[in-house]
Amino acid sequence: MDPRYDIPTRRAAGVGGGSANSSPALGSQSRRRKMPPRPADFKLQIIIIGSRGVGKTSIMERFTDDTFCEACKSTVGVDFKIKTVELRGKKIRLQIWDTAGQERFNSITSAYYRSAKGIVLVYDITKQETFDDLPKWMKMIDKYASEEAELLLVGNKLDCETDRIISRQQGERFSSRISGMRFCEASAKDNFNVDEIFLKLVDDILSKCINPVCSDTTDASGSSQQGALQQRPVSAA
Ligand SMILES: Nc1nc2c(ncn2[C@@H]2O[C@H](COP(=O)(O)OP(=O)(O)OP(=O)(O)O)[C@@H](O)[C@H]2O)c(=O)[nH]1
Repeated sequence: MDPRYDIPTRRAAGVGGGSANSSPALGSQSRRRKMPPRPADFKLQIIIIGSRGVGKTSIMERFTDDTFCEACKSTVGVDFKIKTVELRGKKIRLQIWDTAGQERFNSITSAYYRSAKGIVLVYDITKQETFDDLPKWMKMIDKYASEEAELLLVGNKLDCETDRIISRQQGERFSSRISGMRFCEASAKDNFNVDEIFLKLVDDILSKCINPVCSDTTDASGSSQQGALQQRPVSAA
């Protein structure tokens, strides 16, 4: 994997039996103030869309919590999780919106498209109808999302290779017809390509946004933001 996509893992505290700070012999160290965590340099929103049951929640939860649920409940409306990653020496706070695949929630979920800087469109490689639905999802993107949003098409459930209906070439062909859309196959179950989905998308967003000025956007709750991708002064508390 490209080392730029490394996600820092939390170091185990006090490894080796008892931390130095707790030793009475190191009293001055025990009084040393802990540095507050460095604030995020950027905040950005990513939305996951696609038909019912393709694995949107599973992809999000694999990425944010490294968990997988064999029998998840269908998402009602929208859900979200936060994860902070480091890329290109920047700390980026990702807000990931997981949307319901059922059409009856479209009026709710469409409100979240506008503020997304990245859109992950998912289908299930074992279910033809989820691939056939892609043009319908593209219409939603065209109607509600920002034109600047980075797009990534994901064929999920790669672990079910024996039940595959949609070939990799079909996925590639679909994405190649849409300007700027990237493509990959993944498995939330096997944790294959899941980090890469988000890190590649964030890397593309950063390339686009660090140089040119990002336009101001308003988030789904209606509050105004100074660009969905905000750069905060590194020294800010
Ligand atoms: N084998 C396999 N099953 C998966 C994978 N990802 C998700 N699933 C299963 O597919 C089912 C649906 O997953 P969800 O993550 O709830 O799908 P969703 O797209 O969020 O569904 P909605 O909320 O209804 O739109 C669950 O039973 C998951 O365990 C995967 O990579 N491989």
